[in-house]
Amino acid sequence: MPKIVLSGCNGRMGRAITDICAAKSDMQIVAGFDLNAVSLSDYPVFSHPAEFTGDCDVIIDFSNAALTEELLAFCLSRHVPVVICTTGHSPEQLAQIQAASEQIPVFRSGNMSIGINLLMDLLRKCASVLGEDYNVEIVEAHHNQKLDAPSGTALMLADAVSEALPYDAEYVYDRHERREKRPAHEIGIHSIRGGTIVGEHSVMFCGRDEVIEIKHSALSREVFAVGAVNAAAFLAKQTTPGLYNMSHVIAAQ
Ligand SMILES: NC(=O)C1=CN([C@@H]2O[C@H](COP(=O)(O)OP(=O)(O)OC[C@H]3O[C@@H](n4cnc5c(N)ncnc54)[C@H](OP(=O)(O)O)[C@@H]3O)[C@@H](O)[C@H]2O)C=CC1
Ligand SMILES: O=C(O)C1=N[C@H](C(=O)O)C[C@H](O)C1
Repeated sequence: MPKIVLSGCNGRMGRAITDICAAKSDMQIVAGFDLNAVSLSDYPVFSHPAEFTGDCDVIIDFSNAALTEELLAFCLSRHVPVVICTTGHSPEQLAQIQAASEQIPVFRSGNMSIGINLLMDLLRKCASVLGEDYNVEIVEAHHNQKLDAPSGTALMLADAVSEALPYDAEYVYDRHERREKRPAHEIGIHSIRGGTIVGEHSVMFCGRDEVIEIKHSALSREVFAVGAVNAAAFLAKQTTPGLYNMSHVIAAQ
């Protein structure tokens, strides 16, 4: 049974994962990391990874990008695989994740649902067929407590489209000061924040006289929590360092 350490354990996703693991007999959370080191469940909570000296097989991280460097240092020193679900990383933090994956198994995905990962294949297909003739715009909507924008998922979707386009796309997040026609080679990415929206992503391919819109709605956080627990079970078994994502987990199922 994999022993999990849950980073960001007292947050919205941390609590969703704690509930899922409590109902499973083949997963055990042995400790949590959180800014506020209060134990809300039956495992101890530490405010810094280095304070944890017990055994663990895998870490699941749903905290904040500010913890990434410290978390990776812990994972590297203990040689523990890590499932990074946190979003909002800087280019430097992404480089640290890449460097860590050369020494230990690291999983990273901005969205742990099967649906979004299936949708990425559809987007690659659309982009390769529609090419230059269709403008790509991405709209994401989330709850009013979300700290980062655009969402990690929106960036992941833009990357999937971009990989399949016949040109180098520029990501544009704000056009409010623009006084010019839309250049062809850009992907517009737009963020809505309000209420308790769990996560909505829509990708529009806008052509002459038609629009193709591919949309995903997450209806509860459980969909991300189940994906993260499956990814942790997968990663705990990996012995080869590397950067893994949902496509590897889906292929292994
Ligand atoms: N990949 C995916 O499928 C998904 C990714 N996410 C991402 O996961 C992250 C967490 O989301 P969510 O649970 O909604 O957020 P929350 O703010 O509810 O939870 C984050 C938790 O981590 C704690 N925390 C913040 N900074 C640190 C730190 N430096 N060290 C340790 N703990 C810290 C927070 O404490 P405090 O409240 O005191 O700040 C909080 O308890 C976000 O980046 C979000 O975008 C979310 C859903 C799905
Ligand atoms: O913060 C959230 O809530 C979510 N974050 C992820 C993201 O940034 O894409 C995934 C999901 O949409 C929920």
